[in-house]
Amino acid sequence: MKLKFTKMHGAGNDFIVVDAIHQDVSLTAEQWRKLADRRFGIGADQILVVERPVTEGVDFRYRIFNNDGGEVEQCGNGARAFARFVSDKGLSKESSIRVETMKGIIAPRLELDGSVTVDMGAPRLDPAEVPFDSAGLDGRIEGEDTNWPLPVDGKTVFVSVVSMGNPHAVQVVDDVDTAPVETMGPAIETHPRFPKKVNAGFMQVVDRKHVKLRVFERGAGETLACGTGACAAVVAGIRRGLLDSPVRVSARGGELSIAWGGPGEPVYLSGPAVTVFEGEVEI
Ligand SMILES: N[C@@H](CCC[C@H](N)C(=O)O)C(=O)O
Repeated sequence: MKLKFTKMHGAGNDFIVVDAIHQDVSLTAEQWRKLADRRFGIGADQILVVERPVTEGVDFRYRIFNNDGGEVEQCGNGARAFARFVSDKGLSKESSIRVETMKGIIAPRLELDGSVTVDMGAPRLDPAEVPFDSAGLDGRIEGEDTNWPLPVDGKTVFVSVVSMGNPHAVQVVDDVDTAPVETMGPAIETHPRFPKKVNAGFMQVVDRKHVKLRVFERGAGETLACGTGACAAVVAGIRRGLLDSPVRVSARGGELSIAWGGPGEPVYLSGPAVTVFEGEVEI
């Protein structure tokens, strides 16, 4: 069987995007993993699947698979690519759409300058909702946030925990370029306090309107940018009293902008969504 796909990226976080409305796409986790493999497949951080909606009043259903083959709840950079894809393919004529994910509805909007802004919904800040097991831990209060101590690689790091539909642990570092992302990232990702694993963010505050960010993503390793990671980092930075909305987020693959009005309010993620090439692959 042949599968039509489009290769896209958002600030260097790369995707295989598949239309499952006009072709049969029922693949196993192992088949997704092979497609995303950079040597034996097409290569991507995530695979994004465009489906008909299940819920009334929504335009599409958006499914996300990490490059390890596992299905996950949310992907922010992918949401921008998703909106560009459905517009370019003529699946939607609207500049704003409503899209259902495993964890709620998001609303991407195509901007006139070619970028995409996504209403990602409100962050969830209760550790149990991340999920994070805080039982018996003595958190350090910083502003409105609790920084949780995590023993990692023989030392204690303090993380903010935030759910953007998917789980994030964000720590503030002095210099993101020398931060131990490759070594500490996997240890945080699989830390037993996070029963569904976690995306590990390393944020350097440049000033109150600008951060540098690297994210070791759950199920994908370090990526050149992580949209939900940027949302979580800015939410954590605002709650810690370090940042003011809107905040520019410099990732290794490009620039994102995040705006947040405070607890209960949605987070807005803006940035690029680029098509690289189209293809057909035998599966
Ligand atoms: N790259 C994404 C996040 C993709 C999912 C993540 N790895 C997870 O497992 O939660 C983004 O741009 O948000």
